[in-house]
Amino acid sequence: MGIRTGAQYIDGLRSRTPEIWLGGRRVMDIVNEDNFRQPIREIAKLYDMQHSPEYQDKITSICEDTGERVSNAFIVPKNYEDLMKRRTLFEVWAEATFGLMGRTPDFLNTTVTSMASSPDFFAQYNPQWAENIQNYYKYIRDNDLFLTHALINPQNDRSKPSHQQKDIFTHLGAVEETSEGLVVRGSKMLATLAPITDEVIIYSFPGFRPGDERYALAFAIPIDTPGLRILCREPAQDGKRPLIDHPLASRFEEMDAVLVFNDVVVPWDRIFLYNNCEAANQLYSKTGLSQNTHQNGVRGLVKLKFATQVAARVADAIGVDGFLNVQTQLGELVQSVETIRALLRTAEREFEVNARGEAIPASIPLETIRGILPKAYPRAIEVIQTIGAGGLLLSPTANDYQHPELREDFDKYYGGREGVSATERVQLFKLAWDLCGEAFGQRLVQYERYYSGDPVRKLGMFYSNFKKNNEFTMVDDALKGVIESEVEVG
Ligand SMILES: Cc1cc2nc3c(=O)[nH]c(=O)nc-3n(C[C@H](O)[C@H](O)[C@H](O)COP(=O)(O)OP(=O)(O)OC[C@H]3O[C@@H](n4cnc5c(N)ncnc54)[C@H](O)[C@@H]3O)c2cc1C
Repeated sequence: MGIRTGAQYIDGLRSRTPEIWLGGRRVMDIVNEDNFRQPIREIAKLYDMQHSPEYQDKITSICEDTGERVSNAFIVPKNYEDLMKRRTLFEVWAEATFGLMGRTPDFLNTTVTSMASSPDFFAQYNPQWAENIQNYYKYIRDNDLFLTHALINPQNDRSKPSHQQKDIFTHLGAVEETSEGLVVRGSKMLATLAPITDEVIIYSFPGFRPGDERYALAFAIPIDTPGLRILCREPAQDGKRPLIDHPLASRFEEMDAVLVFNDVVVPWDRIFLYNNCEAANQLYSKTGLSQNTHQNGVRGLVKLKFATQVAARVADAIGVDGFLNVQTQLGELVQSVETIRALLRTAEREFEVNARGEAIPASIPLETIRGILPKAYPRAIEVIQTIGAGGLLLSPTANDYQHPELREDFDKYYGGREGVSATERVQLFKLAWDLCGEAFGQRLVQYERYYSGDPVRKLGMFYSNFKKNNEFTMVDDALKGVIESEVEVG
């Protein structure tokens, strides 16, 4: 089939009824559910962009295997030009959603592409796993599917490994092998956008200890597989609030969910890893799984740029951007954006071609972005809150604003600096409040902190790896000079 349209994506959603729970009831018609209608539209628009003359050549390519047009997320980059094709897709889709939707289809499609380009890793443990991941890659590429993923065990007792939790099937684990497949039971989180995806892929961060074998799993199944239950969090919006009152929250909410597997049968041809702690611990570092940090970096840059522009426009609208304290805050945000932009460019320019001939962006600058964003984005939000101050809380609803008895007051008292009308200021402040005050905006902050794991442990790991590959010899050189001159003087 190759690239889908938005309508084909929506038809896919309509064709099945996964077990989705929201607000105490089962959702039977996801496409017409208030909470999901608009986010589905936003994803559909991305699929439509693949067919638009303006974007098609930028974000899709002809597949060498099939001759069909596929998303650039499915390219296995061989050189800088290929990397740029993929980056353009990340950028175009991030700009279409202002970076506010992190788990658009490109994210996991790139991830699976990277996994499938490492068949040797899987084959050393089980040749069937290598074949399975490669077939799965072709399947999602040729059908242009949208995946969610759930890597994390439910947050019960983090001081104990999976096999020591209260119930051995609290964390998702293998129950038994049958002729149809592997039966799995337990829970995983935090499957963003799960209700409106086609498939779910399960794998894990490293950290498996002896005794955890049954939890060492990687597989993918359709989102409506029997026994798979999707428990949505409380929505940040009800899907009925007017666009004019909540220009961002009403459109871009990504629902998050806990997945419960009630004896789900995973067909053997969908198993990529099982019952092997060593393989599960190595999966991340040995399969280029972390390649999705490139998508994270590009999208994060767009989101930070957007928040920076919102802060600047708020400051300008109320005439405070001539004050030094406001300028230093805005300057700080611009410098954060420029830092991320430079790091991305470095990562792309300093790409390496690995033993399999795959071009991969340099990991240190990408990991550095991963370390900076969890601080830079919350800071941008804090700056919007600080500059917008009390005014952020006082925006009237569109109904208030348009009421004939009130309109004169709004026009008189809600305008901004000379040249900024009340309508312009109120609209801007509503948008800013969605980003920095609403539950929607707070989730976006939490996303930036945690979307790819715990930033604290990630930074620790980053330093350990850095130390392994760097000898800090400048210190020796400096001391050597001192010792040599001592000897000469002596
Ligand atoms: C909005 C949002 C969307 C997300 N989307 C997805 C998704 O689509 N798919 C997915 O799989 N995941 C997703 N994640 C989950 C993300 O991967 C996890 O939140 C992240 O890995 C952190 O895990 P946790 O939330 O369980 O925190 P925990 O691991 O429980 O950590 C809680 C606190 O304890 C500390 N801590 C815990 N254990 C240790 C330790 N061993 N050593 C030191 N400190 C420790 C942490 O630093 C942290 O402060 C999402 C998260 C958010 C917030």
